[in-house]
Parts: sequence; C-alpha cells; structure tokens
Amino acid sequence: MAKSPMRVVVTGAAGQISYSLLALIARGDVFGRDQPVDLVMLDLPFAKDAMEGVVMELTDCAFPSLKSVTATCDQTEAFTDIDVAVLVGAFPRKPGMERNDMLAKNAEIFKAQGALLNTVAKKTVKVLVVGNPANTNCLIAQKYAPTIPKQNFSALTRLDQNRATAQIAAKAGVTSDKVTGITIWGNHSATQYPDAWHGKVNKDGAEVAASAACNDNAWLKSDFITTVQKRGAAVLAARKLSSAMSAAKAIGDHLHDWICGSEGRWVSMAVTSDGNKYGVPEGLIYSFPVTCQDGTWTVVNGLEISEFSREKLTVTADELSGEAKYAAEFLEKASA
Ligand SMILES: NC(=O)C1=CN([C@@H]2O[C@H](COP(=O)(O)OP(=O)(O)OC[C@H]3O[C@@H](n4cnc5c(N)ncnc54)[C@H](O)[C@@H]3O)[C@@H](O)[C@H]2O)C=CC1
Ligand SMILES: O=C(O)CCC(=O)C(=O)O
Repeated sequence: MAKSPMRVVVTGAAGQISYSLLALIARGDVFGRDQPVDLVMLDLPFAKDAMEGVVMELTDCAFPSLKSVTATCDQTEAFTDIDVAVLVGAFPRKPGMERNDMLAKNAEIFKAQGALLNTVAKKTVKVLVVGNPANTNCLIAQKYAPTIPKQNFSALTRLDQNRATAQIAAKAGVTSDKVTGITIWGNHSATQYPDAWHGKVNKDGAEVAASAACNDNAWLKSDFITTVQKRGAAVLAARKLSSAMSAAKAIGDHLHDWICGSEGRWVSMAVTSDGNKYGVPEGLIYSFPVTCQDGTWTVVNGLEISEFSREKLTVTADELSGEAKYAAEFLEKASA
C-alpha cells in the first residue's frame, strides 16, 4: 500500500545548507524513495525571491517522491500539521558579537518557533535543531512546546560524528563505512568530546578496536580531538563560508536514522539528558551515543568512561549548563 505523505518543514530554506538539504529530502535519500513528501520551506521575507528560485529548481528536478513544495514566510502556515521540522534558520554571529549576544538573539527565535510548533504542529512532530547554538536553541524550543514529548526534540551533532569517523578512517587506512561506534559527547561547539575509545574498525575483514587500528593513542588524545572540535572553523577559514554540503549530508543521516532506524548502529544525537548513567545533568540537550528504532532514540548506557574522558564529558556539560542558564535568564528578563 502506498505510504501517506510526510509533511516536512525546513527553516532557513533560502540559505546555503538548505540548498543541499532540500534536494536530498526531495530525492528520497532521507526518508526513502517510496515515501511521498510535502515539502514546506520557510525563510524571512527578504529571502522570498531566493526561495522561489529554489522552488523552481526543485520542480525542475522532477523528483518522483516530491508530492508538493510550498515556500512561505508565514511561520504559522509553515508549521501547521507538520510531521518533521528541521530548524536550520538562525541568527548568525556578526563581527563584534559575543557568544551571549548570539544566544540572546536566537533565544527569541526558538522560543517563538517552539511555541508555534506546540500550537499548530502534529503532537508527534519530530524536531531537529541545526541553527547555532544548536543544543541550547533546541532546549528553548522544547521548553516552549510543553505538549510535544521531550523525546521528539534533538540537535545536530552528526556532522561532528561524521567528521570524527572520517578522521579515524583516514588514520586507519580504511574507508569511512568500515568505522563504527565513534561518539560525540556534549555540545556542538569547541568543547564537544569526540570519543573513539569504544570505536571499531573493520580492517582486512577483521573487526578491531579503533585505537588498535590507529595505533597512536597520543593522537587520539590530542590532534584527533582538536581537529574535529575545530573543523567547522577550518572550513569557514578556507571557504569564507561555513560548512553546508557536509551539514546537509549529516542532517539527512540524522533524520534517516531517527525516523527509519539505525539498525543497531550507534549514532550521535544531542537529546534530552534524562536518567543517563554518565552523570550528565538532567534536562540538558547533550550529545550521546544512541540507537534508534521505530522513531525512538535510546541512549547507549553503561560504556566504560576513563578519567580522561570523564573530565571532557564534564567540561562540555558545564558549558551547556552555562548556556542554558544564560538563555533562561535572558528569556525571563525579556518577558518581565
Ligand atoms: N549543528 C551543526 O552541525 C551546524 C550548524 N550550522 C548552523 O546552521 C545555521 C544555518 O547555516 P547556513 O545555511 O550556512 O546559513 P545561511 O546564512 O546561509 O542561511 C540561513 C538562513 O536562515 C534564514 N533565517 C534566519 N532567521 C530565520 C528565522 N527566524 N526563520 C526562518 N529563516 C530564518 C536566513 O534568512 C537565511 O536564509 C547557522 O546557524 C549555522 O551556524 C551550520 C553547520 C553545522
Ligand atoms: O561554526 C559555525 O558557527 C557554523 C558552522 C558549524 O557549526 C560547523 O561547521 O560545525
């Protein structure tokens, strides 16, 4: 029997990530070629013409599973009856802005979008936040959408996981598909902790620990971590534009695994910290290793955490607690 269409909204639809992402979704690479999609694009009024151009291109691709495409600057129209919301649009950091200024600007956007999703989206909607600071923006959207289950909110750290996986693959001399179990802990920021200690590499037909395949623990404790932490900045410095193609690919991977299942593989998703066994404060949107089945993620609990790793898990949790505190104080002041 034919599947009923899935209504998917992408915000920041005229931006550079969306330019790659919309085609992935429309082609069926994310939800499957047999899954019809009603695609909704949202951006600010100044970007309306640019969005219309992207609509023309999507139409001209003649994708069989793209049932309809709508471009709008009206948030209520965009979020009504939505099944999947990909929140890419955000206020970017401008020269001279402190991180807290950016947090404040985005707190307003994600408060309004959370509240609107709460009112007009399906209660089963799955929300992926990409716009930075992604974890804290997600926390805010979740807070203002109390009738949508907390499980249904996540933020993107899959790009970091893919970056880390590619680094391990290169070091071990294999292709990326031979590497599994690489985890990103914490915030999508320079404090994130890329962790290869539980990773595995399939080398010459045999599965070995990633640390054995890399054979360089000093690298795993230093340059591997900083390369992944600073990869976004390195791409920005080289391209004069931030990562877009790789971000879109990672969004597709995240949504595919969340909704269609990860088939037992661990993937990294920033999700509500709730009863985890790693001592991460409750309520933060923190990146964990998870498995996904039937649209539900479950944290992979019980992994052994060394002293080295423990310290890094705490640093990134502390940063997220600080961001959450700042955003809450800002929103409280703004509504007083
Ligand atoms: N979590 C992650 O791994 C990554 C996150 N990012 C973040 O993704 C975001 C988007 O990146 P790009 O596409 O490169 O930016 P971009 O600047 O090319 O596009 C952003 C678009 O969002 C729109 N926008 C801004 N506020 C909006 C609102 N309230 N509602 C709807 N649309 C709105 C803008 O008009 C613009 O068209 C940025 O915040 C960036 O930092 C980027 C790469 C990776
Ligand atoms: O670094 C940024 O602020 C934007 C791009 C990004 O988040 C990334 O490439 O990881």
